[in-house]
Amino acid sequence: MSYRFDDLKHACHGDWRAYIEHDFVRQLGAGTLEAAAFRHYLQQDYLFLIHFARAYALAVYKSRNLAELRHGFSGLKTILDVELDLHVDYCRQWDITEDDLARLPEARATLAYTRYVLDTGLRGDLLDMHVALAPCLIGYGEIAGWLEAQPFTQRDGNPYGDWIAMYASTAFQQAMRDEVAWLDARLATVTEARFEELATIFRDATRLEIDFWQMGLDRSL
Ligand SMILES: Cc1ncc(CN)c(N)n1
Repeated sequence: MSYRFDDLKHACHGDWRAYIEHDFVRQLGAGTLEAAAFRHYLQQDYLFLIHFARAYALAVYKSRNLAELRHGFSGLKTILDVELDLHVDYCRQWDITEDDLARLPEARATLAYTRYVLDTGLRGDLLDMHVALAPCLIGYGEIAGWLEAQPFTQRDGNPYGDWIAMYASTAFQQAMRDEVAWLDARLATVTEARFEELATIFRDATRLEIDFWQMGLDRSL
């Protein structure tokens, strides 16, 4: 049997849908999410992105050839130059300064998710690492596409419209497609036992994404 990225999603279908269609996402699309919940999420997401940039740097370190180095480096550049730059600008629009961001306490959901991914990368190989990172990059790209297709999504005057647009952007969608193609090529040669290990990592990372949305809704630390 030859596996593809889609097989990881099918292996945890219920969790994947719960992540993509979470109430936080629906309320973002409808423009009805409470501003305080979004601010809380936005602040924690800054901490999340810092650790995710570290995780991509680890993927660069774990590379064994030039193609893998380039792939890891382009993921790191997407986080630093596309997402974190936009994120800091976006925080400013919400009156959150870089000083505020530097002093934030880290929520348990942020700690759990980011350290899980870093630990998976440290003890595993490059494929384990990329599978742990996949719900982040591929999930948000898919969420932006899903929201764009929903009738409840408010297109005009949505306070979260810029956020959706960032993940629907050509740069982000291209990064998502590149990651899917990279995973498709690697998964094509794994054994059934190895696929099961990878599906466990993917499911755990997806469950931690669900907790991250819930942390935003609950405004929990
Ligand atoms: C929690 C989380 N997951 C994913 C992404 C998209 N890189 C994000 N910004 N934040």
